[in-house]
Amino acid sequence: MCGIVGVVSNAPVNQLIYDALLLLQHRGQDAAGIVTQQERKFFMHKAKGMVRDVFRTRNMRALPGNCGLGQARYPTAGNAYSEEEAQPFYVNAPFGIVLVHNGNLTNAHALKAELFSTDHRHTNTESDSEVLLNVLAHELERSTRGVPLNASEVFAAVRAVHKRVRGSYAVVALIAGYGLLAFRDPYGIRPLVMGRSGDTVMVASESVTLEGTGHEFERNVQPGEAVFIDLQGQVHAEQCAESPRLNPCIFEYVYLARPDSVMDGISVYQARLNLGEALAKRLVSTLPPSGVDVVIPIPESSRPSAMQLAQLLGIPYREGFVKNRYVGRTFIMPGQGVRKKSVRQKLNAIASEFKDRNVLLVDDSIVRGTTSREIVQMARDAGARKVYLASAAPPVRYPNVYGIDMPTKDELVAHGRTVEEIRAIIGCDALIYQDVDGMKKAIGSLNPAIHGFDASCFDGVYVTGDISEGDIARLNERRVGGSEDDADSSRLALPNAEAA
Ligand SMILES: O=P(O)(O)OC[C@H]1O[C@H](OP(=O)(O)OP(=O)(O)O)[C@H](O)[C@@H]1O
Ligand SMILES: NC(=O)CC[C@H](N)C(=O)O
Ligand SMILES: [Mg+2]
Repeated sequence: MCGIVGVVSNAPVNQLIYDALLLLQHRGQDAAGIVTQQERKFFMHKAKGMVRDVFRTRNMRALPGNCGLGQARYPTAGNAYSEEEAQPFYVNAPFGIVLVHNGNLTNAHALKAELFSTDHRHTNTESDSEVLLNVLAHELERSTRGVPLNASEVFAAVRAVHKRVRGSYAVVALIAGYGLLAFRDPYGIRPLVMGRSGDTVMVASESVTLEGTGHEFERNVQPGEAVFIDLQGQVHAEQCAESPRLNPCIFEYVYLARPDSVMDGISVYQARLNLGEALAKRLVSTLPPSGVDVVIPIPESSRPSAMQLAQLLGIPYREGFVKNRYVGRTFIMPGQGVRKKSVRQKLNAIASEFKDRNVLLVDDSIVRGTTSREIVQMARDAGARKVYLASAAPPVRYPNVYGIDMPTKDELVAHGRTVEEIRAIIGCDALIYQDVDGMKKAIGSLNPAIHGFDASCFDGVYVTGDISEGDIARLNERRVGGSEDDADSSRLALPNAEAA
């Protein structure tokens, strides 16, 4: 996942895009970038680091114009440490296009070869987003051959993109001198919303971005739909996919999105409360509530689920871990070394909440097990008698190919293991997981219009069709630099400050 935003206004947009990116920071901490447009000229600044570190006053001053876009990146393809793969990406023909992308293409490898041999286009990075931009550019060139660019030519190009591209993609692109284009893949795997404030139209990954910048939420961009906002602020929209179907990523509700966002008609906060409720029901049959003295959440994302669970079971809810707010989200950091170190930097136990108690720790999900292992040990060190662990999501057993950085099954603590084996690795006294159906029901009941979810990392079913072992291996090859053994020591010392 990444956070993306695009704006068309009748006033300068640089500060607005910056503010929007701050509200999307939780979706990507590795790089950030903004492009604005004035008189057909693009102005771009992008670099590695958190939003507040990437943009200095002098960079902001150099971003004039009344329309633009931005991205906060969490890499899933290419090199996590390369500035060149930070977004937005730019091509000069046709027209001049810049693009930001949230998601992951599963056929980027084949498309890259095809772009070179058939379309005679060169891509210079391992990023799938650069591939996507070049496919869009090629199709826009075809649809406007001999005719002026209007919304219908833009939509024809998006229709062609949907036919060539596989995987997940929520996209915002700016066509120099014409307007802003936003579209979502035919399954709507990654989120995209739009809203308005006066003459300003904004599209963004999450509704919190609209709210936090004073825009009123209008609607979700539909799966397969393209929205073109011309420079006068006129909105054109068309369904560009042959058989669109809403299958949003369920992990957005479990962990990725902010709880104050509403996505595809579902409040993320309510989804997490419901997960806590479903987990409570499971717990009753496995762990007698009388044996638990206290429920403690593992901050940040598990809080609503833990709170709801504690209330339903009638067990006191206490904050046993304090989060250092200056350390970012650990799961979306590249490299296992930096993640592990960051858990200890990020969370510290309040010993009095653990001493001589049987504690039930609740997390939203257990992926590599990095957090749980450290946290269980910290609870024991703080004097807990028994340490139980419950996960509001089911075991993460399969790689994700749609924009969450868990591309190999070997890194997943639950892959190929029984719950008892996982428990032994994590080192807790009991481990209770949500089940897959329980999770789908808990979230799906909040919007019956949803046809189903992409829950592939839990159930191994890939909504875009067959994903072979070979595809997964190729996707992993494209992820240069984000792998387990590459966390260099400078990153360990300063996980968030290296770009400062
Ligand atoms: O099993 P793991 O590989 O450790 O991954 C799972 C953990 O990572 C996330 O926390 P994170 O620190 O990223 O963010 P949060 O503060 O939003 O909970 C998630 O909430 C789990 O706690
Ligand atoms: N997490 C994402 O959405 C990643 C976008 C894109 N695949 C990249 O690696 O930059
Ligand atoms: Mg967490």
